[in-house]
Amino acid sequence: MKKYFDNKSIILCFLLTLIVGLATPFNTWSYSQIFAMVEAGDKRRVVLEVCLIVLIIFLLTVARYFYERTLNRNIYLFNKNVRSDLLSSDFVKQQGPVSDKLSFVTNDLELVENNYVKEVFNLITSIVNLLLCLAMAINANFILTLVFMLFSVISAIAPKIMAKRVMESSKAWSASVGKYTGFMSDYLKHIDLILDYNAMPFFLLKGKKAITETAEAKQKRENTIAMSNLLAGILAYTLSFLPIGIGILFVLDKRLPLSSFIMVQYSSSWIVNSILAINRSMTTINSAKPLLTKLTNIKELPQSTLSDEMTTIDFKDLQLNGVTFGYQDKTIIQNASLTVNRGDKILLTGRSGQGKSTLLRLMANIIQPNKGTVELVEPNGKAVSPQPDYFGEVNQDSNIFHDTLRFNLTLGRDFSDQEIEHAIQEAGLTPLMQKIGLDAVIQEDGTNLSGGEKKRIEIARALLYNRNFLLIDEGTASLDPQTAHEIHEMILSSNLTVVEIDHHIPEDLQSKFTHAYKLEDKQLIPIS
Ligand SMILES: Nc1ncnc2c1ncn2[C@@H]1O[C@H](COP(=O)(O)OP(=O)(O)OP(=O)(O)O)[C@@H](O)[C@H]1O
Repeated sequence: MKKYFDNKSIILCFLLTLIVGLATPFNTWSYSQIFAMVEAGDKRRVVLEVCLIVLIIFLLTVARYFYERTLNRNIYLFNKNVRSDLLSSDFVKQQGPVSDKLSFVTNDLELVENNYVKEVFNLITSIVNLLLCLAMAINANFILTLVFMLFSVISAIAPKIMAKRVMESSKAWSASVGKYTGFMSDYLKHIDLILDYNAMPFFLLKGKKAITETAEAKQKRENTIAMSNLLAGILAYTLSFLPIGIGILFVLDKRLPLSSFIMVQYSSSWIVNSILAINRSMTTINSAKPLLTKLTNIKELPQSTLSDEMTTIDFKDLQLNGVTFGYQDKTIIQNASLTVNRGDKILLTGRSGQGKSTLLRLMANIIQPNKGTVELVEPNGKAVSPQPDYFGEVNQDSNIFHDTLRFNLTLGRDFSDQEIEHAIQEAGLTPLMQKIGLDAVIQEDGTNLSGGEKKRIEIARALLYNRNFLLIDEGTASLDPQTAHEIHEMILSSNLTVVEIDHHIPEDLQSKFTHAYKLEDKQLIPIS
């Protein structure tokens, strides 16, 4: 956590928290001074003391302003640093739904901000309040402090005892509501069947039972709340006058001045409030601990991933030699061998779930075979492991960014307009460029583009990045036959190397592929 803040701001915030923590004890003291001044009857003292109190309250108010500003700066540093770090951390590559990750960077980080960062400072303020109010009260009168504390504690814990019963009755009520809505859902959905079977009387019985139980549970819950309020009322309000009475007797017996009595009475409620606040802060801070652990376990991505070096490959062929692969214990592909020569157009077919996408992932070295090898052979005959960034990808779901057409092609890298226009022309995207221009903003997920335009953007991007080896996983499956045909014509007549999974290739196009394979029963079978 420390790395998200700067030491100076944290120390300053800590010191200001201590000062802000003085405000409540000071208020308590100044309130008791009202009575002390009246008792003393000294006008000069009144003037001096009131001026002093005004000045200190002013300074404390200003200190609170600076405290809030410093806290805001710390929150700013936390938000800026944690979110920037997450961008280049392994968090972005973690498995799991995007919605969970978005929830982490929005709701969860907000929780860390509120339930940890801010709460730590609240905790410090409460501790300062507690210690000073306790010291002042004990200094005024130890025994009376004990008496007040006793009554304050009783009035504070009474609602807690009842809270458990209120919670239980609420649970019982929501369980009965669940039963009732379950019944109603069945009843409404299947009313015709119930009538057809003349089963209405049984359902009425069942329904009335569920209704009565729900109504009773609700009544019980309301009664428990009323009882809790009664108890809290008796203890907090009715009994609260007992220690005041004892205090007044102390004053009348001249065992302590009126101002000291006021000091004890006023401080006591703050002592109890502070104890409760500390308790609350600790619970809140602990509730944020799992998120903190998650945050501290997130690691920076390796430097090689963060590099902006552009990979270009030159290769003779890609070879799969006796590749076997399985997820957990289940073998998906067995002893598959395949050579993809530079410029080849390979078609891969097979029923759903046979492992076609898995085979593409193996080719790109995103996953590794359990047996066998996947090698990319360079023109000089040297065999290397292929890397995912050697390939251009076109999948069923397009990767389109909510940014300009230019950004969607360059991804922020510097390419000349000439290079961009060349890629656009090759990918058959010229009509779109002429229609909207390079700097028109594409809407989220490309909702203002046709499916074909999105595919062509992906192909143009691959061409611009010189990814001359395309892996296409049902890239045109969602397009109308005419558009899919046009895109295939373009790809198949290019000098790109292509491995494509597709089920809907028309016969006239099939002959344009160099080779076709079928994945069936774990075997990769050539189709003649
Ligand atoms: N990450 C994974 N973990 C475990 N099993 C997986 C994983 N990915 C895929 N599978 C399983 O591997 C098998 C092959 O999946 P794959 O996606 O490669 O098939 P496919 O032939 O491309 O199917 P489709 O044509 O439906 O896209 C399926 O049974 C699938 O459930």
